[in-house]
Amino acid sequence: MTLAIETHQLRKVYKGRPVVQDLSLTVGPGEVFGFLGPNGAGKSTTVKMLLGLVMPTSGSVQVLGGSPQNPDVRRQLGFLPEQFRFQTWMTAREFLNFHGRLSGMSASDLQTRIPEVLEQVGLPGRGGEALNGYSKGMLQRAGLAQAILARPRLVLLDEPTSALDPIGRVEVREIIAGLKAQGVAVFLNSHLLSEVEQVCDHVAFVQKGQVLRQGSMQQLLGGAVPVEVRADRLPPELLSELGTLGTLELLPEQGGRPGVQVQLSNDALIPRIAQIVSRAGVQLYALTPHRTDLEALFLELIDTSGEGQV
Ligand SMILES: Nc1ncnc2c1ncn2[C@@H]1O[C@H](COP(=O)(O)OP(=O)(O)OP(=O)(O)O)[C@@H](O)[C@H]1O
Repeated sequence: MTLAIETHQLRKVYKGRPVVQDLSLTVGPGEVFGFLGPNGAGKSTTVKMLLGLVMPTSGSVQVLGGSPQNPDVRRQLGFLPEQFRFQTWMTAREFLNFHGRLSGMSASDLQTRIPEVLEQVGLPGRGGEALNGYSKGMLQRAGLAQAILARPRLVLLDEPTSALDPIGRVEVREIIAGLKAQGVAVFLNSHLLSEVEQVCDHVAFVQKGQVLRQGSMQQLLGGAVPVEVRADRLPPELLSELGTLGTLELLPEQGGRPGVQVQLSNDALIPRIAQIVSRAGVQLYALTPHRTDLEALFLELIDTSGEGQV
């Protein structure tokens, strides 16, 4: 299996100051990897090293099993920079044609591929319009079309949804899911943590060029979870049975409904709560896992790691 990305002890020093340090990452084919961190954490510098645009000071980087300097490797990469400079005098079709030719695609391939990607990013039939008439959200879609045009095996997206409305964001999530289903790996920089949470398999938190924590979504957010149960009544037999799953804490009534919080060691036990409640013959009104989300984890990590950002 060829990994999409493999870095080992990657380091970049600017003017004597390390901005990326000891970065070791692996991203498998078809994996969606979220790279998260505050401003100045070293995310763009890392992306530039992955693309072969910036030389590492030390350490190694391989993308799609080769060097990012290798033109054959580069041809298989898609990239949407955060601040893409569009050739706004071109129509979307001309713009995609231009970038497609730069990637080595043939004119006949582009003729079928361009309408296909315009459709995919939600711009069907808009290819004939000049980009200088596009809205910010449409430009971001056109940039995304450019990133996936040459059927890349690894796509690097820097804040791909920052200019999009909620519908556009859902569509981008669907595009990312579609890429993943085709075995394309996606490396995503984003500040929109709730989005990252919905789309990523694996996440790394970085600050001051260093990974603070990385893991699968299950490792980071799965596992122990407090679950709130609300029912019309909570008889003692029910409470004692729930108590076999984890420690209990009685909650104040809400709307006349008693509640209890069950501290589960493992979220795989959630269905057991439903079974126990149902067997007890009480009316269940809510069964709510209070999971940590990425945003809470992000704030916790950034807070506990020393001074603020760069
Ligand atoms: N060419 C350069 N020369 C000197 N310093 C640089 C250069 N490029 C980046 N830096 C510095 O490296 C640090 C990391 O910058 P980088 O752009 O990688 O951060 P980032 O995590 O992408 O930030 P943001 O979220 O704001 O885009 C910053 O302090 C930046 O000033």
